[in-house]
Amino acid sequence: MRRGGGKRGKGQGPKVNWDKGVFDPEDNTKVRHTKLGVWDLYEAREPKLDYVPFSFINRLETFHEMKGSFPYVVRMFREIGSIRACWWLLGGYLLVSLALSFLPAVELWYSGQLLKIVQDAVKQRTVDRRPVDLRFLARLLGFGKRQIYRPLNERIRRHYAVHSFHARARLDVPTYADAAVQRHLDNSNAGSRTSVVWNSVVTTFSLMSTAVELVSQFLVLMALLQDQRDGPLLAILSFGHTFFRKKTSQRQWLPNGVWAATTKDQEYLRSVGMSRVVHDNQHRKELVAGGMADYLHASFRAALDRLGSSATDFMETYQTEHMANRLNLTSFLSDPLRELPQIVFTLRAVQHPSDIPLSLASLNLITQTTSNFSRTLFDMLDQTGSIAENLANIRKLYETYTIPNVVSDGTTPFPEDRESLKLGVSIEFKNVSFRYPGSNKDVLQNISFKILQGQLCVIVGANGSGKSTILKLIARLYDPTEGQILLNDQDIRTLKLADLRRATSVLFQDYTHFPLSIKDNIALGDPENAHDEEKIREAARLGGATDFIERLDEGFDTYLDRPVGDMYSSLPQGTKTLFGRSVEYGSIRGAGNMSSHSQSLSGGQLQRIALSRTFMRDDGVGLLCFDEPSASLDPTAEHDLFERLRLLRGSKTMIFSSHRFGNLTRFADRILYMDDSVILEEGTHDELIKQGGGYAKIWMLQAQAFLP
Ligand SMILES: Nc1ncnc2c1ncn2[C@@H]1O[C@H](COP(=O)(O)OP(=O)(O)OP(=O)(O)O)[C@@H](O)[C@H]1O
Repeated sequence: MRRGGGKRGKGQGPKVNWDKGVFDPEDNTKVRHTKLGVWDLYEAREPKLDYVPFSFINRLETFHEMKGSFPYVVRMFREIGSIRACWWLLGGYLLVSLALSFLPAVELWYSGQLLKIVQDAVKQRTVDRRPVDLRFLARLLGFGKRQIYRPLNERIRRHYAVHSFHARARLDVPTYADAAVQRHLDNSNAGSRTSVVWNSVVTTFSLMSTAVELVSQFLVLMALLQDQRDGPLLAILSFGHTFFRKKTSQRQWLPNGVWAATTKDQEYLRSVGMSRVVHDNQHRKELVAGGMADYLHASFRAALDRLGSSATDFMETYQTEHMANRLNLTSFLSDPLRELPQIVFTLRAVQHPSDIPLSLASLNLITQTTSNFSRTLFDMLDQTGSIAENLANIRKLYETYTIPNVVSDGTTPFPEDRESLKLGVSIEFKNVSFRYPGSNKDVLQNISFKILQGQLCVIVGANGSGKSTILKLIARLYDPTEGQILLNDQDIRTLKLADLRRATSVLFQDYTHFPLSIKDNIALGDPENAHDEEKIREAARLGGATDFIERLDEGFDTYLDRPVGDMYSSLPQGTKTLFGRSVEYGSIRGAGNMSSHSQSLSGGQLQRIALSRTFMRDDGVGLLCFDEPSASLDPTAEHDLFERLRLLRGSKTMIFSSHRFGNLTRFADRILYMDDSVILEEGTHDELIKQGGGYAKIWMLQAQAFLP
């Protein structure tokens, strides 16, 4: 849970407050532990402020946070102003909001006038004024506000969607994998229909309107109370009731302050895990093929029975517990307080019986307007919480633009002479050790080797020995914990990352397919030439993918995994509608050319697409790294692939990681035989066989399978 966040702040731009919310759950003096159902809640204590009421600290904290976010809000409004036509829309939206916020005070004033009419009518028995109806004006303003809302929201959302996309796309592997960065990104990202920025604009304006509403109502209320006997007393009593009601009905969604919650309840974890297995499409094959449904169903039911009512997520558990503890003094006081103004009124009526009609009207007006006023006041106080949160999200949004990447960029162009790439790239590992972030075990220990320009190197070894990790370090997804990697005799850390990535092409063992068309999947192998159809087709040919792609209905435009699913009504297939028509989706699907199945390819076909992506970047690449490139290929495809690759020898440096000995290792200039994080043997095939060590043993083991 504790993160070494302080080290990160080297990048430019505002420093991200990584340490906020971090505390040590084991430290009892600073942490309060509460058991809530299956959850353990840990809250940070604030020892120096124990004597201050908690809600007050909270408000102070809220205002402090708002102050810190203010520069970002200014930046936000400036940026919105730079979007086409947004200043006008924003100004219009503000004006309409403010005009609307004056209405309650105007209405209140008219109510006062009405009361005066009643008073005059009682005294003089004549009515000479008529109240004005403001509802039409309110509707008109509301309509205007809605008209501005849409174009303004759309423009802001589009603008910030592009910025957030870039902020995410530029992050490197260790930074993106960091849970704190993930949380930061999530907080700065609202749903697709609205944006954090829009929410903040709306809440800022609504806070301004509420303030205007409050001040104007307050002034009118003061003016009215002056004229009424017992007005201030009745107003205070009625305000008191609203205050208590508000206090008792307040809902707390989450704990205040700095907190963290975890569950170690095995039964609960298992039940959530089982739920995932059933919900997530990726487990469906195993679930069906393994006949797991009945077992999972029975286990899930048994787990829920054993867990009882405590098997809920944290939010629900917290709220249930919180509501159960709410039966306190204030809730008992609330009801008598409501009756208090009436009691006072009755006593006064007994004292001054001649004034009854007037006091009745006063009572009504005063209690109603006071409760209106107090509601607005409490709304505003509530809003400060939500606006602080919104403004904090704006800050997080802008901070995502400057989250420093763990792998820092170099400044030296690579290679200095682009022609030299035609002979490949030399690579040297000098005493390299490496451990993954957050891990405490070295997965590479003091590794040293050198591969010359244009050589073919194969790294072999058991599972988990560190082969893929070597390729990841060459691609600079991570930096070594110790030691140095040299490319063409230059420290890899000093090279410009963009140049390095342009000069290398890597196919990872756990390659993925993007939820894009096959064409885009291949094209992304060389973003600079992604529009070049000829190149894409040539890459597909080199990857051995052309034949099966052309047999697909939509060819290169086929989506392997459509990122946007078709939508259907909720009426179940095979049932009948209210009017007796049977629900059948076949014809609708046919009309819209919607398929009921997603396109599925074999493992080998998918690997060929991934290989094609690697071949996309042909010119200008001096280093090819392949992690188990033929694991899913049939023997002919594997043979063809290696034939093609062998032809590249001398013009590109190639590094393979493989379990399979034979096809490649026999032709390799250099074989690195690894076991348990270290290189045990190094040489050509013949040399290693002669040596009779681990490599030779495994070679014999594999060869025996083919001997009679
Ligand atoms: N992202 C990661 N975080 C932490 N540990 C990791 C990570 N990736 C790999 N490891 C660990 O590093 C060690 C080496 O993994 P690596 O993938 O380099 O092995 P490999 O030799 O390529 O294995 P295989 O033959 O199974 O592909 C393993 O013990 C693995 O558990």
